[in-house]
Amino acid sequence: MTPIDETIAAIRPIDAQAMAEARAHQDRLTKPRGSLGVLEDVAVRLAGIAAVCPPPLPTPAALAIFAADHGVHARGVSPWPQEVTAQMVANFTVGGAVANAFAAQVGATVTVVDVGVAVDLPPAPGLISHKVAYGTADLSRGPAMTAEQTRQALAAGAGVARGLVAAGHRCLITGDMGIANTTASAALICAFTGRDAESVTGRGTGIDDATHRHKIEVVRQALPANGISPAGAVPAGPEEALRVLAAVGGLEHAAIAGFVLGAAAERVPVILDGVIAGSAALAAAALAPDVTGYCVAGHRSAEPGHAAALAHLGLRPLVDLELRLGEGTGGLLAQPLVAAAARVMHEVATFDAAGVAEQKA
Ligand SMILES: Cc1cc2ncn([C@H]3O[C@H](COP(=O)(O)O)[C@@H](O)[C@H]3O)c2cc1C
Ligand SMILES: O=C(O)c1cccnc1
Repeated sequence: MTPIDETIAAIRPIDAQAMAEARAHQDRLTKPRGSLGVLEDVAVRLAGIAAVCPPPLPTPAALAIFAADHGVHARGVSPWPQEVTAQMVANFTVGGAVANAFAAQVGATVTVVDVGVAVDLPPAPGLISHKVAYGTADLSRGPAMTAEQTRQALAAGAGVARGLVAAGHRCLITGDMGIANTTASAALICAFTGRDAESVTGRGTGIDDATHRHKIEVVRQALPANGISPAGAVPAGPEEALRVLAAVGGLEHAAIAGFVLGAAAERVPVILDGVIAGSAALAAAALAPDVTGYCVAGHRSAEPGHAAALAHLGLRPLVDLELRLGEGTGGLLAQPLVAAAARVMHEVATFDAAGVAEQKA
């Protein structure tokens, strides 16, 4: 078995017994039933993830930012030069990015992983090299990656997840950096949800109307160029999922999919960031359907494809602040909410223990 197959084989469904216990415990706590809304569902799911009630607190938390470049950048789909990917990697390693500020705010560590930046990067603190290639090929003209590259990136992501858990982290957060990666994300979302290019392709870092129309066209071309039916047909089975991921994904998408699979294999929650993570999670779920139980949607980004991806996965985002940055920023902001949901299960008194009268029938 290849490393990624081993990770997939280790994934079990989240635990129904622990979730039933968690639901019953919620109802005994000194609050009206259901009054914590979605946070009660989060707490129940955390119990299912860890297969124990109450669930462990999701701390310490670790953000992993997967960085890579994209051949489709040459099609003029992003207003930013490709060099910004490598420059932002350097920025992450010296603590200068928004993700660093948010990570400091919530007490998360930051690991940066080069899975496919187009240039060689000098060693830096917190930077791991798992470089699979110097960027991808242009997904609008043929496969972005080979099957082998895709497997290597998946394995790199899974390895990072499993390493962070081995180092004691109890919550993983996805991050990305890759100029033009919202184009690959839109193509993945089209392929995995059957939605059309127009409805899922957004403005990424900020493009004008003409560039947006062009970007939609590029995404539309990507499917037939790779033998993927234009709309409505969703890939069936892991082999086809791998082929689609290789065809229209990016190296960071594959690594994030592997990271999500690795978290699930370790029974640790993984908080998804924005549209890049959402599209990668579609691939992960197509490879191993049980993985969605381990995913918490940190936020909903302003990219239209993100809502489509989350709806397909059946995940409800915790935060909606019109963020459109990536890097893990939206996932980081959600981490204290996930931690608060778990803490309730440990620290809030039951009606019996506190001597508080219960609701009359
Ligand atoms: C300075 C800067 C910092 C970023 N941090 C995340 N992204 C985000 O924007 C990029 C995707 O948008 P598009 O597809 O339009 O290129 C990705 O690198 C993503 O991580 C950034 C982009 C820029 C320019
Ligand atoms: O949804 C995201 O995470 C996002 C949106 C725009 C640009 N980069 C990332």
